[in-house]
Amino acid sequence: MATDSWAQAVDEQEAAAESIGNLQIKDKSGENGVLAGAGESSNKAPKPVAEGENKNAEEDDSDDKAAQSLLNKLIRNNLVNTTNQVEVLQKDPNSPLYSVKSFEELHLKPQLLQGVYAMGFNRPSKIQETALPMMLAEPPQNLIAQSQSGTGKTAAFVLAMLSHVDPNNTFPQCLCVSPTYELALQTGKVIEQMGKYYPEVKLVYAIRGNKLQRGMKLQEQIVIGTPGTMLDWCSKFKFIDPKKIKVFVLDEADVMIATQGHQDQSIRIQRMLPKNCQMLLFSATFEESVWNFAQRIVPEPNIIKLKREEETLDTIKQYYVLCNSKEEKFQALCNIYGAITIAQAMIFCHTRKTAGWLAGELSREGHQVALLSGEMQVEQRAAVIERFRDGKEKVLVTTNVCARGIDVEQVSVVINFDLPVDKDGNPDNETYLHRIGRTGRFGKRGLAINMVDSRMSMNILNRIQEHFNKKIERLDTDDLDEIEKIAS
Ligand SMILES: Nc1ncnc2c1ncn2[C@@H]1O[C@H](COP(=O)(O)OP(=O)(O)OP(=O)(O)O)[C@@H](O)[C@H]1O
Repeated sequence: MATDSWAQAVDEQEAAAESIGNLQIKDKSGENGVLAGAGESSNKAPKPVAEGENKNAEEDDSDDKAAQSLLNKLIRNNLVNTTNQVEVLQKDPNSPLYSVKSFEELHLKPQLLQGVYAMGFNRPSKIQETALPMMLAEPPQNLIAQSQSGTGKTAAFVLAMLSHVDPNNTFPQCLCVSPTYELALQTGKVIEQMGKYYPEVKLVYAIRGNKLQRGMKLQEQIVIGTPGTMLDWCSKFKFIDPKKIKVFVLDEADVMIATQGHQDQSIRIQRMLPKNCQMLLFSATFEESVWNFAQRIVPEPNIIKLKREEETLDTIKQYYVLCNSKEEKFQALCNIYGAITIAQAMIFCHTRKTAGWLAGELSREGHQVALLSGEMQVEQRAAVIERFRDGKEKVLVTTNVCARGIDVEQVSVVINFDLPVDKDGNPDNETYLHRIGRTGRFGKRGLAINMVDSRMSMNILNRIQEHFNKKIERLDTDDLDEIEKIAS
């Protein structure tokens, strides 16, 4: 067997070289002052410039979180189903708890109900069932809500904002802060879609590249942006009168607090808002620091929590293939592709170099390949993910670092070209489960193929088997009949 060159701690090298620190698009021209209306195409949104000039390691980490969150949003094309029940803690435990099973029960404005149905939503998601009646109640209720990405939080608060604005008043009434421009833009797109039949409601992006004339007053009812610019627009430039704000949304609180300064800026915005302004905070995770921050932003909150759906290997067929080199691994991959029809696959490599090489070889074989690599800017990664999600490419080759935290539920075949190891070379069981596993009983059946090319990787595979107590069967990729069987 070949010696393990791949099992070096290349992850570290890649993480260090990550250019993801340049998360925000650096366009210093600043000339772009286009305002995007709710009914207009989002490509009219202004290009941002970096919010902080001197990025340090800590901020890189937060950018990484923001990038993960963005890529997850982009790769997903539907709701994450969950079997868990929501946990609710009401501000007033004696008041009745309403939950709805249909959007009709919410008595939405007809234009909004039309928008919701046009988005293909038939019924509220688990978190929306409880969160929506609370957010739409009169008088307005404050809310802290935590649930994993993809469970319908954004759609919920967008509906709340659109329901609360008065389109006859041409001044900002809802503020929504997001950790980065890209994330703000995603929320903006949801506002545009849901508000499609409500064109009187307008939206503007408070992000650094959007330069407005001094002294002007915004007419858009909804302002969405990053905390620094939002604060400037409320205080320094006075484009927004904070006293007229009815709804304040803080999205992705866990990502937000990872960036220095964002907490502070958000709190300063919150302090300028009237007492009766509805405060809403959303987060995918809820560690102590997020909770402390949430309590400072949201007084007298109702709290909704939805436990993350556990991932399982139960619905997954797992195999391993024995090889001697990366060339043999590639050949094995070609044999698999020759024998079974694979709609979409994600292939994980340990290093950027291997990923690049493999992507090249696969495309020479005629495959439509997408490559997600560490040196790409977040916007390039986003474009790759979107093309893959839309089926323009059938194979996505990526490295650990690049795809860390990305949910790949809809991909039916996952190939570990290199097994996941931590920086000490031990099996990374968590990453293995996250790459391969599926959630709950909704989880589709999946196929996972692990490439083993050394004694060390065999050892890692064995330890992964032991850890999950699930047998990984050997697959002989020279035997076409055998490969065909795995697809049945
Ligand atoms: N009630 C619903 N019915 C069907 N699909 C829905 C519903 N609510 C939201 N979705 C869709 O599910 C996906 C995830 O929703 P949403 O973005 O609101 O979740 P989220 O919890 O905010 O996750 P993230 O923070 O990653 O965006 C989106 O594609 C959205 O259009």
